[in-house]
Amino acid sequence: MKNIFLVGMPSSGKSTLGKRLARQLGYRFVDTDKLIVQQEGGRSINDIFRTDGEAYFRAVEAQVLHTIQPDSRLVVATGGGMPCFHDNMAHIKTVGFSIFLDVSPEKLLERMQRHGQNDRPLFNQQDPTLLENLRQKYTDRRNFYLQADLTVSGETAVEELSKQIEPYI
Ligand SMILES: Nc1ncnc2c1ncn2[C@@H]1O[C@H](COP(=O)(O)OP(=O)(O)O)[C@@H](O)[C@H]1O
Ligand SMILES: O=C(O)C1=C[C@@H](OP(=O)(O)O)[C@@H](O)[C@H](O)C1
Ligand SMILES: [Mg+2]
Repeated sequence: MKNIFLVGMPSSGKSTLGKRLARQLGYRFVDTDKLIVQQEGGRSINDIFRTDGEAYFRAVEAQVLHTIQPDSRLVVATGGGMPCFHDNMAHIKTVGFSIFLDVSPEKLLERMQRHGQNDRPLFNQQDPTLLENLRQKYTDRRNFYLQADLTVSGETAVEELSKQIEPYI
């Protein structure tokens, strides 16, 4: 019955694994970035950052998080920064079971370069200092992520993960 929240760095696999986990458990899947885009009338994450700045984005992000009701059988893929702003991590822990997908900055870089998504305003693939940026953010954010109820490697297969969390949900 409990909601499941996936937290971790951008490209750690929250959206990808989240969808698979939801299918495996028969839960619904939501991505908080998608909820933000909806709430903002279809404006992209890039557009929100460019036009209104990060503080505005973080305010909408917290607002969207607070619309999630406990015990809704949801798998929630959060945005990479969500746990580090406002009271978000504490709130996540009151409305669901949280899982930190831990992936090294080097692996995150490899995934970002391989998949070529350009929808992350704080992590530009063209930036020659992207690895440094990822390392810095990973260091800054890790203590928030580690507040999750469970930490697993970002390589964990969905079958294994669903077995691990069964006793908690
Ligand atoms: N376990 C994995 N192994 C290899 N690549 C992965 C894995 N999980 C996700 N990816 C790839 O990494 C990219 C980012 O994944 P995504 O799920 O969007 O991450 P997040 O939502 O955490 O930012 C995607 O292109 C996805 O295919
Ligand atoms: O790390 C971050 O601060 C962000 C991560 C993004 O989500 P993903 O982790 O799904 O890329 C998105 O919320 C926004 O670009 C900010
Ligand atoms: Mg995502």
